[in-house]
Amino acid sequence: MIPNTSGASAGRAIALVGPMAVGKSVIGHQLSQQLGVPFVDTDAVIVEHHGTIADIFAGRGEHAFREIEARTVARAIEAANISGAVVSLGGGAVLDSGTQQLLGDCTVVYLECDAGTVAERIARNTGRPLLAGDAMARWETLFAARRPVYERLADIVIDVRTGTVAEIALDVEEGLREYAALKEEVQK
Ligand SMILES: Nc1ncnc2c1ncn2[C@@H]1O[C@H](COP(=O)(O)OP(=O)(O)OP(=O)(O)O)[C@@H](O)[C@H]1O
Ligand SMILES: O=C(O)C1=C[C@@H](O)[C@@H](O)[C@H](O)C1
Ligand SMILES: [Mg+2]
Repeated sequence: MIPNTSGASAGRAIALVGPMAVGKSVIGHQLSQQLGVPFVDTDAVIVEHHGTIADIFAGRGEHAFREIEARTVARAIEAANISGAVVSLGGGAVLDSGTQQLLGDCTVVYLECDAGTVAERIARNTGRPLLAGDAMARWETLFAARRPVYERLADIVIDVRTGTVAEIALDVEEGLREYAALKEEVQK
């Protein structure tokens, strides 16, 4: 592992996790640009190869989606552990036990928020089948169930309740730097 001044480590993926609409995709993209590393959004890869998420859920069901997702995430992490890429996961990807194991080899950044942060975003929800109906109630139920998993997997927790995408991406970069320095200290 070669720590560098950006806080990113060559040969270790940076994985962004957190609930739906927290900002994994937009912050991950911004962060990758700052760090000068590749960016992969696993939902986008799934859509590219299999069609929209809404269509996969409607036509093949959630179980089939989760299988596709686990395979896609595994490939993305494998490649990112060589390139040092930023990988933004789908909100529910962390539920898969194989994915949880693979995340052990990544630097996992949990983007932390509350319902207020995402309320407006999910009110104009498009294409998130698990939020069909009462989007806010669905989001809160899913978040309550998944929150302990996000917390357990996280190496770094970033509060995204306030701040622009650019500001938060800088916070993540600082978090990565601090985490890398701490790790180096422990390994001495
Ligand atoms: N800090 C922020 N300030 C303003 N808008 C934001 C912020 N973070 C995210 N957004 C907006 O919220 C919406 C959801 O963001 P994004 O798609 O990145 O979430 P996500 O965590 O990837 O969600 P999903 O799990 O559904 O993939 C987008 O329209 C994005 O531009
Ligand atoms: O939280 C979830 O389970 C999901 C989140 C999205 O990123 C997509 O992966 C899909 O809509 C499912
Ligand atoms: Mg996303």
